[in-house]
Amino acid sequence: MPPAAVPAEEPAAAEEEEQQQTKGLPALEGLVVGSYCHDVLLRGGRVVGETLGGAAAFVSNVLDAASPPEASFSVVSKVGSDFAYASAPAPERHPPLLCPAPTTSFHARFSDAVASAHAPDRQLRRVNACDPIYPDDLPDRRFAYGLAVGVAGEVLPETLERMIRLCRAVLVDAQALIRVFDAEGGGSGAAVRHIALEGTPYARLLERVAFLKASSEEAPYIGVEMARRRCCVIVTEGRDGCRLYWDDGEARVAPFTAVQVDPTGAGDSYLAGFAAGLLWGLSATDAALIGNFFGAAAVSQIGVPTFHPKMLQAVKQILEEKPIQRSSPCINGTTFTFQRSDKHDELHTALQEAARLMCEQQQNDTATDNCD
Ligand SMILES: Nc1ncnc2c1ncn2[C@@H]1O[C@H](COP(=O)(O)OP(=O)(O)OP(=O)(O)O)[C@@H](O)[C@H]1O
Ligand SMILES: O[C@H]1[C@H](O)[C@@H](O)[C@H](O)[C@@H](O)[C@H]1O
Repeated sequence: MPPAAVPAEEPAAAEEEEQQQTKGLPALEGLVVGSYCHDVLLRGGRVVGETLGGAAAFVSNVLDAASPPEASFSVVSKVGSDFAYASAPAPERHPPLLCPAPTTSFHARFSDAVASAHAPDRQLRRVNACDPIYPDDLPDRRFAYGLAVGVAGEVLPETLERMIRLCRAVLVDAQALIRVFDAEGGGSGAAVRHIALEGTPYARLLERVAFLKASSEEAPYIGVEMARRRCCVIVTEGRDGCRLYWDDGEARVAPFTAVQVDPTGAGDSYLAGFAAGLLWGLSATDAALIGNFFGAAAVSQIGVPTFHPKMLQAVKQILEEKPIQRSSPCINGTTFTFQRSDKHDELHTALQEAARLMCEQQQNDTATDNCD
């Protein structure tokens, strides 16, 4: 596998020049590209929730909560004048660009059947689509890492290519690349389908991507065996945790217990938790534990989750502890360590305790709601 995020097709001189330019960077600044959206949740034809959504919202929420203190990030996102959540914490801290088109919105129809970890638990329809994010919308400076996290095709191939040029390591959510939207049908929006990654203009960029994350539903469309030869592939498996595949190895990473109330945003929160783990200096397999932790946190609440300060304090304390980790140069260098560390199980056990605090918070919140 080529060193992550080194543009394989760039001439050496240009690469050197880019590395020179990155020297003056704030050490760990990230670039998040993908839009905020409106989510409407329906069950049995009834609206059961209307919330802020979009990967930008879920990702910012986790990066703000779990990144090391020296890390920062910018968000490039687009919404219309109808955007209903401008004063929610994520958009307020990381404001979107305003467009003439309406805010992207999705209707998610949940079935009452018990979903397996690998089968779709909801049918998504895109009701409105905001403008794509163009290469010129990105800031003209270098970043330590980038997250390409589109929900409705807004991360164009040329935008991803520019991200790769600007960022030392790019992490991509497959949903940004393989979603297509069938013709609008009578006001109910366009059905979301997947297409094979290999047939898209994104495929040629894979070698210059560090990590590609797909859900188990999306995995067949990216072709894990093909993709792992080009970059590290992560397949998330809902309540079963996740698997990592790199060119000559793979690992399964155990999940955390959660009481699922809304699966929306689990994948986004996972990817941001994973990135935060890398920022703390963990190997990819250890960082996947942080991904699983925040994926579990996301499903425990409707919409963008609020993290209990006690739970966050516990997670930060765990990540600050010296004996775990820090063998890899991670996002600050040009290569990644993939293997689990000898502290992996210890890290899982410690996080399990923090996950327990999360469940307790959920139970308390339910009790309070019931008293209202
Ligand atoms: N019910 C659950 N219990 C515990 N952890 C979960 C659960 N569901 C999801 N997770 C965590 O979140 C991660 C991402 O979930 P999932 O594989 O469902 O992603 P996804 O389908 O992309 O999610 P979405 O499209 O809803 O954002 C999983 O790898 C797991 O770590
Ligand atoms: O797959 C989902 C879906 O598109 C939701 O509408 C959105 O809120 C999430 O960010 C995304 O991950």
